[in-house]
Amino acid sequence: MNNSTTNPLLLEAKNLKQYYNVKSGVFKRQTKHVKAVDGVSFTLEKGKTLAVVGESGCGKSSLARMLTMIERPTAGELYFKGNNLLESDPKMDKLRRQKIQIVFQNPYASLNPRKKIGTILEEPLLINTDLSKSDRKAKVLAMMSKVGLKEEFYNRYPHMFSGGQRQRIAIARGLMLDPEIVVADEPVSALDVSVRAQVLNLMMDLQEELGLSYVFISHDLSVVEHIADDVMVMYLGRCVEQGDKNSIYDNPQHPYTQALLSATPRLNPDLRRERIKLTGELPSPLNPPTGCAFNARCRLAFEHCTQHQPQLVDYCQHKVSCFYVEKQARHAE
Ligand SMILES: Nc1ncnc2c1ncn2[C@@H]1O[C@H](COP(=O)(O)OP(=O)(O)OP(=O)(O)O)[C@@H](O)[C@H]1O
Repeated sequence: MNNSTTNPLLLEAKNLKQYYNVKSGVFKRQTKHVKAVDGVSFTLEKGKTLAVVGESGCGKSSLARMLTMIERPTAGELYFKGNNLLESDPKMDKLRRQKIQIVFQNPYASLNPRKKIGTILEEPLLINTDLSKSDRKAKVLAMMSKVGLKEEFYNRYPHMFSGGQRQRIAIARGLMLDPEIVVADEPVSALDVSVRAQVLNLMMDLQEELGLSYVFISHDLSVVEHIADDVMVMYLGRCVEQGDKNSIYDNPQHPYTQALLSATPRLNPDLRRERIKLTGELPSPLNPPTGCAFNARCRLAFEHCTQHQPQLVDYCQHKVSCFYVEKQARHAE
């Protein structure tokens, strides 16, 4: 976490979309779109953390896969230091492969159980650099030490480690090519509560030491409060509220953000919020509601919300997409 506000811009996403084709109907003859991400824009500065939050199915992992080029966006623009990442150019391939890395939620699944830790960490160097064998080993050992893994672990297999240690290995692997951006997809969600803080602290230390920027994906708002500079709240593929973390946590505007935050435990009783119960399920993205996607679960929805889709507008020092908020703002004028 870095409090400076004048850091250079590293990543810029404009109107990113990810639509999946899904066969539906009795004979699977109909093709429908799942709008997993439907027009998301944001910027990420050097040394900062953007947290992407929302319920399961809101499109967080689809966004992560686009940012790391595991999947190409259906539409939209993506720039790294002003370079168009979606251009087919060998220079862009190198940038894509090296400068933006991903760390997955489940280190049990993402580490090959048949390979030793040393081999797992060496692999990105072997594929992407022409370092000698001894230089590769030196770099692996240096990275192991940075993430708090002992040298003697070099020849051990993933199953010999605890969940927290495995996530340290996954983080080390993500850092082997000296990336500038790490997209961390629920990096601590699979860990015991007692280990979570250690891994989060490690990530924050590495951020400071290496000047990393994070896109930190999480459904857990108490974790996000700890690590984020900026927050983007997603609902059914769209961003409903976005901006500075403190502004959103201190003064959430969207009824969805308010409900999520009201369910977040806080130690200080003065900071506890009145519980707003979120009823109903996230609608199916195959049959999204008309109008605002949140309208059926929203305690403040009125007729207009069922017919029109709100856009993000600046309000209370951050952006929010909600007709009720717009109406309140007009009345206050
Ligand atoms: N390859 C795919 N084909 C079809 N639909 C998909 C595909 N990947 C994701 N989806 C759908 O897109 C929507 C968003 O999924 P995504 O995994 O991005 O959400 P999420 O917020 O990361 O949820 P979770 O935390 O459960 O992973 C979901 O409805 C999901 O079923």
